[in-house]
Amino acid sequence: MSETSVFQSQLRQLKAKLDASIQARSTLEEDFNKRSTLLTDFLVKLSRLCKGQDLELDNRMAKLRAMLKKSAPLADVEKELANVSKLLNKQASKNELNIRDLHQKFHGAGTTLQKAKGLPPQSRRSLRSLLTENSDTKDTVIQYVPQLSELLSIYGEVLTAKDSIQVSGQAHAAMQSSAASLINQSNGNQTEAAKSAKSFIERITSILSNIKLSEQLQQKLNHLKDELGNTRNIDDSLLNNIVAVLNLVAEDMEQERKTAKTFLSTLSGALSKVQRAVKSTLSNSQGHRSEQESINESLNNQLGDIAEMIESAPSLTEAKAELMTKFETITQTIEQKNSLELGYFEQLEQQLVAMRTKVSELEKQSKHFEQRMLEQQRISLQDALTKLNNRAAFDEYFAKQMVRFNHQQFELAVAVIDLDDFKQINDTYGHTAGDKTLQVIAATLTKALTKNVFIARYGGEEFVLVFNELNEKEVMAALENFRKTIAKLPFKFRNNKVNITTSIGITHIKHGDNIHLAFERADEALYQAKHQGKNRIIYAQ
Ligand SMILES: Nc1nc2c(ncn2[C@@H]2O[C@H](COP(=O)(O)OP(=O)(O)OP(=O)(O)O)[C@@H](O)[C@H]2O)c(=O)[nH]1
Repeated sequence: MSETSVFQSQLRQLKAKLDASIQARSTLEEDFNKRSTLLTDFLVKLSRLCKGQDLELDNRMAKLRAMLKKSAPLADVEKELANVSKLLNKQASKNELNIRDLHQKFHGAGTTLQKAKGLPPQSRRSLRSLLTENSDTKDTVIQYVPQLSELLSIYGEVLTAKDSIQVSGQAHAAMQSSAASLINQSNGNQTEAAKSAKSFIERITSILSNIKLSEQLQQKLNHLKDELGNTRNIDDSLLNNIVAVLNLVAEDMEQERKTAKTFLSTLSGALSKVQRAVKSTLSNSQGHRSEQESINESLNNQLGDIAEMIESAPSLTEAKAELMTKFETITQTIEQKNSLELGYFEQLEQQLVAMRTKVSELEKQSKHFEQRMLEQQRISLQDALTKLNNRAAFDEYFAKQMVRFNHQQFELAVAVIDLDDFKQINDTYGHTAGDKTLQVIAATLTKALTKNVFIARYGGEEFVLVFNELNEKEVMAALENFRKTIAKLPFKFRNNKVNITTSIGITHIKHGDNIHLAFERADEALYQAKHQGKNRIIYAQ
């Protein structure tokens, strides 16, 4: 083999080494891309989870999703991540402000009440500690504010009622001297007081039926409900019971706060960390790329020089000496390049491992919050007492069916069910017996009506049903079966057998109907059922 062909073969080997180096680098990049899909998947999930918080946030998230889908350059993704993180932060502070505002309103109502005259000392103390303990509670108070405010206002009314009963009792005692009239008057006062006590207790228990606390606190709440059911007078124990309820709700809020913290700020913080990781990977790889490019360029130049030199060398001996030095330089450059690749690979590995840990942490967090949000959503559409769908769920479902009906007509019917003389059950056997009755009715509804029906508690002792794809004969047969089952159920309160019946109004939706008209027609049919003697079903054409 001539010396020239030896050099040329060495040159080919050098070129092959260079190609292998370049190939190794592109494998590295592929690996990086593969791993970064982990981040992509997570961000897609995250953006779906945060949907609905804020219009700009939604838009940015959609943009981020689109960018990730079409594998936009990491630098652009990083910029968008920074924007989303900023918006999440902003949204978190906005939520906090709203909640704080509601919380202040609740606090305001409580403080006013605290100043009311005639507040029993024990209640005043409990109220004070309730307000102090919860002065910085701001996470889930929003959920309970309507019930708390109503309870506070009932508290105020009970207080006034208690005052006026005492004042009129004292005034009459001063004016009347005969013992008989004193007794009469005092009996009259007692009847009045018992009547208003009953109405307060009814209002409070129906609020309590709509509060759902954690399991342990719910038991305490049920206990208080029973105690309230046995209360007959407007006195300190009634006031103390209301404060005890407020305390339970407050305790539940505190427990919630501990577990939930602020979802958005947590996510935003975590997202910023991911963003920083992406950013540093990016700047490292950019720095590395320019170093690599300059090495590649110098290698190419050196190889070009050799080719030129071989062609123009005056003698082989001279060329050989020069080639030896050049090969040495080239070998050093390639080694430098390889060690650079290795360093970069290790660094990238470390960053990817860190990023993977962060992303899986985030995934865990977002899964947890997703479950919480689903649970909240389920609770917000469920009636706490009967576990049936609540009125909000009915409104949503019926509206959807009406849209479907208007698009393409089908057999769609709405029914309203009302318990007969339910007040008597409450009045005779207490609110707890009433609550149990409602639960039994709900369970019977679910058992007796299974085909193409949506069942909800509309409120109080009223239930609503929406039937799909069932004609008049079919719905009447289903309802008749339910009505008879209830009428035959052996209810027993305080050892007394009690029969409970239901009145039902039903109608099919007609062309040109709207939600309001259809519901009114079913309600009017229910009214007729009551009017004609109860325990019957009226179908409105
Ligand atoms: N136990 C209990 N009672 C409730 C609840 N919601 C409403 N009520 C009571 O339901 C009763 C409804 O009474 P009315 O509207 O007079 O009706 P009714 O006695 O059934 O009479 P008719 O409808 O004419 O048959 C009231 O006593 C309410 O306090 C609840 O969640 N639990």
